[in-house]
Amino acid sequence: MSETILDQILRTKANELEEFRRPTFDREQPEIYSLKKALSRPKHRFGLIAEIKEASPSKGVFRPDFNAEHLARTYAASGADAISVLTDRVYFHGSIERLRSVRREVRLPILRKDFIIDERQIEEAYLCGADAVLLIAGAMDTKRLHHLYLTVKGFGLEALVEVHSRQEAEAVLDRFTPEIVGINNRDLKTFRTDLHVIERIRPLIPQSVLIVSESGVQTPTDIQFLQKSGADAALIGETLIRSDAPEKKIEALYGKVVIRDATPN
Ligand SMILES: O=P(O)(O)OC[C@@H](O)[C@@H](O)c1c[nH]c2ccccc12
Repeated sequence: MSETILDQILRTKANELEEFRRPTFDREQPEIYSLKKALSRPKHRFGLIAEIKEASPSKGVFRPDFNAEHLARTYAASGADAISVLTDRVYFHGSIERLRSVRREVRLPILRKDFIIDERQIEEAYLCGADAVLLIAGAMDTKRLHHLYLTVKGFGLEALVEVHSRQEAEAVLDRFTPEIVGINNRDLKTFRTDLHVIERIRPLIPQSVLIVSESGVQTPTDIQFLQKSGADAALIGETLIRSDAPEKKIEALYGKVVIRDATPN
């Protein structure tokens, strides 16, 4: 069988790790913002993880005037519950330094989005100020996945465990129950996106687990569909990044921020 893009990315990642250098600084921000808490009490009627992604292997560079820090501030001001920062350099034009600088801009949970295959990447995420780390079930066996999951927890961080198929979800749940599961609508082997994968996978996952639907979310109808299908949040990148006014796009997708605990007087 020919090599898929995921295989290729994982091979590049393993090579990069040969030259890994552990950060020499400590975590600047002692506080860890809980993604789980943020998503169980979303600012809108539905959760939003807004993504900072400069390019992707299937779409190339999204815009010439990309500015991660500006985007982070806009997302925070628009009621995003958390921010996802793509840190892979080769395929997504990101960096761990970018995550560190986004950390200085916002007081929201930050998810390190990368192809995590090694404990050292988890420590690096911690030191650079991440609150949560993406773990992709399709990138390794479940024994290794569970080990990395425990490593993430050991640093006091949370994990978003990503699955794309029923088989992956079953294999993960056979071994452990993650607190947050990401259902990726995009097949990392073919890049095809189908929002409906949630209908097949949701019934397998316990109700207590938070569900994030990832990739290809574009319209208010998509959001309604995902909410109806049992997701708690959407992780949205391209639709927001390509927009010239992400704050308006978020309002169009999510409506107004829900004000809670407003004491009438
Ligand atoms: O830009 P989109 O289609 O809204 O997708 C965001 C996010 O889900 C996607 O970037 C993603 C989901 N899982 C990943 C794993 C690795 C890299 C990237 C991803």
